[in-house]
Amino acid sequence: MISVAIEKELKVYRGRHILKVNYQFAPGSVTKIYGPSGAGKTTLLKIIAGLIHPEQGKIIAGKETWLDTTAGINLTPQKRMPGFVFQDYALFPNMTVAEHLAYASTDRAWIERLLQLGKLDSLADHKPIYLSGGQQQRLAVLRALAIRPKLLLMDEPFSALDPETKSELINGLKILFKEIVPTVLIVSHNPQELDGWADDELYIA
Ligand SMILES: Nc1ncnc2c1ncn2[C@@H]1O[C@H](COP(=O)(O)OP(=O)(O)OP(=O)(O)O)[C@@H](O)[C@H]1O
Repeated sequence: MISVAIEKELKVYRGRHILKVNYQFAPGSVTKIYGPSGAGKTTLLKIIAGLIHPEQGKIIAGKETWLDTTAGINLTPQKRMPGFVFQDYALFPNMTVAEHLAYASTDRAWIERLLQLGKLDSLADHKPIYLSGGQQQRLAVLRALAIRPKLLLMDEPFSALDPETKSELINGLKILFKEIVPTVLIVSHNPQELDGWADDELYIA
């Protein structure tokens, strides 16, 4: 169970907006997170990962307290270690596809499976600049999976994919998730793409 109770003042143009979330994510569940642009969906994922610090809050993952502003507890992102798919991918320009995955895992068979899942096996020696937008996005997803994360935070992970590629990737992810059983949070502007997959949904206003 990942239990999140946070408050964060967002820096919005001409005003104040408080992001307030009180939610529990069941172990192994897939939750879609949706809501209007600027509501704070990306900020929420970054707060859970430990990349943004909220003014107030508590985050408990299983038996471990990741954040407790009252008790002064704030685990680093490295200690929380979620898989994170950034909205802008955040790939390393000087690393090839294979190097991105080798950086995260030494399990060659696992890396091979991921490359096949993302249809990037024939592009393993390419750097991001030689990949299409959709290929870059798939690499960002594969890199997040390489560590076999117990918590997977994905920010618009399918936005650059055509419908067929998207549905193939989602089918592959469903199989992989049965093995690694991560708790998954997916921010999506197209919530229908998660119909029949997401167990739960969280609206951020
Ligand atoms: N570290 C931060 N501290 C305070 N405010 C922030 C911080 N990072 C971003 N913001 C502000 O929070 C607001 C919400 O941004 P965020 O990217 O979380 O929204 P979003 O719901 O993901 O939007 P979109 O759907 O357009 O991607 C923005 O106005 C942004 O300027």
